[in-house]
Amino acid sequence: MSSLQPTLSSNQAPSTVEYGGDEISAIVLDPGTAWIRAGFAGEDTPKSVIPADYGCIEGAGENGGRKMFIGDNDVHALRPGMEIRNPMNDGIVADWDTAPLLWRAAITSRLTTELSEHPLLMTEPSWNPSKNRERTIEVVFEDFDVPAFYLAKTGVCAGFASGKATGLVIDVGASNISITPIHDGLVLKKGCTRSPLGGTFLSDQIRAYFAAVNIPLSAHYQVLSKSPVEAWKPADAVYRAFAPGEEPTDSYRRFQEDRVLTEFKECTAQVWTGPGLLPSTAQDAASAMLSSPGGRPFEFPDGFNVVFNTERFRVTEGIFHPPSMLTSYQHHPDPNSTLGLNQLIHQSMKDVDIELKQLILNNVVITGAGSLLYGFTDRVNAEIAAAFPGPRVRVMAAGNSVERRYAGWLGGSILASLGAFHQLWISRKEYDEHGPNIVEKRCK
Ligand SMILES: Nc1ncnc2c1ncn2[C@@H]1O[C@H](COP(=O)(O)OP(=O)(O)OP(=O)(O)O)[C@@H](O)[C@H]1O
Repeated sequence: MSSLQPTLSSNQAPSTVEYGGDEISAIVLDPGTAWIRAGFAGEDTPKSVIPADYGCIEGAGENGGRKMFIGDNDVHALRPGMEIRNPMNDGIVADWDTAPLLWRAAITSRLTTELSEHPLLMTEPSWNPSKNRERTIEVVFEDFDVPAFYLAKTGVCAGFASGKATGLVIDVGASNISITPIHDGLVLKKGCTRSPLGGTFLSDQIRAYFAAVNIPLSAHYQVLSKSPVEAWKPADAVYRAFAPGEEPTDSYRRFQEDRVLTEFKECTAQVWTGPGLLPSTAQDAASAMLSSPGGRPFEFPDGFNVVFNTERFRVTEGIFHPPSMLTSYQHHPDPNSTLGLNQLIHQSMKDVDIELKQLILNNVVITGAGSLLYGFTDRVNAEIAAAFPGPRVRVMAAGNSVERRYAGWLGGSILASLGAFHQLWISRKEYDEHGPNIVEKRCK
């Protein structure tokens, strides 16, 4: 990969003493909005995956500070007064007091407590601003005391995970859908686009739909036992009762409901694969669907259950056609100014040099857990084929859901274990000499 060249020619490659040498495994950390993934370079899955959401009780910690609950077991445990928070906003760090604590926990819980012995490669979205990048390098050298560091673009890493140094990476995360054109291992910044139509948006759409048709959304912790009931009949369940002052917080309830919404996305929600847009009336959609398989059932934690027909397509259509989104809740994206997925691809390709366009369209890579929706890849294929007719458009999506969920991490793992990569590490000595701004010069 020709881009694996030191980009700051005045700097010598760090010596093996400075970055630990080839026998020390680097750590790869991919901090997302939903999940933080950490593992050793050269491995094919991250050993540690923890939620980016954490629990917090103000005043319950040492010296009256906050007490934090980090990791899958702790954040899901039922505790009165525990609020659920997340340090990310729009895919980048918003709360710098908390994000590094979560990163450290992701590493120390399953990998090693000796952060000072392992070089660290972290991923970042292409829109991460300079001040965040500099803050990141400060944290890792000054708080974590790592011997060497590199900040790699998530899109580039996801491309590498599919064996592509050139292509178009479509990443459906929790916060955003982002489009990143890459060429020879470098991001083509002009062509990067994104919309807030990721997994959180889809959860909000499903929640809004349930509210609109009076489907009661229960969470697992609320239900002590349940008996089977027929579709659309009220649940026959025993619900957990809470003594005054013992109730979970609203943010905990919502967090637990979101788990159920994710189950709905995994099992029931589906993307309309065309031809064309999902018909806007239920009747037209139903007749267009005659050629598609029938409905999909979904059972809520309390046993209430429904077979979803056209509605399972309706909730996802806003991703491709924002004017179709449900707007019956606060803080929804603007349906008229938000770019849908096909518009994002168009916009991105408009800004890519004409001679690279064909090469890039020949290597379209779909990644991110949000892309695991039924029908998603088929719809993207159809949209791209319609927008860019020609034989050389190729869309790739790993069939293995683990690869799709961890592509950013996996690409970082591949990158950091390449023989030539040691030239790219920023050593502590270089950081001490040049300060945090070195990240701008070295990590393009
Ligand atoms: N099978 C599935 N089908 C559809 N969506 C899914 C599925 N599994 C998980 N999701 C959704 O994917 C989202 C998380 O995706 P991912 O792990 O790629 O995000 P992230 O990298 O943590 O976030 P971001 O890229 O926004 O920083 C969540 O909203 C989750 O509900």
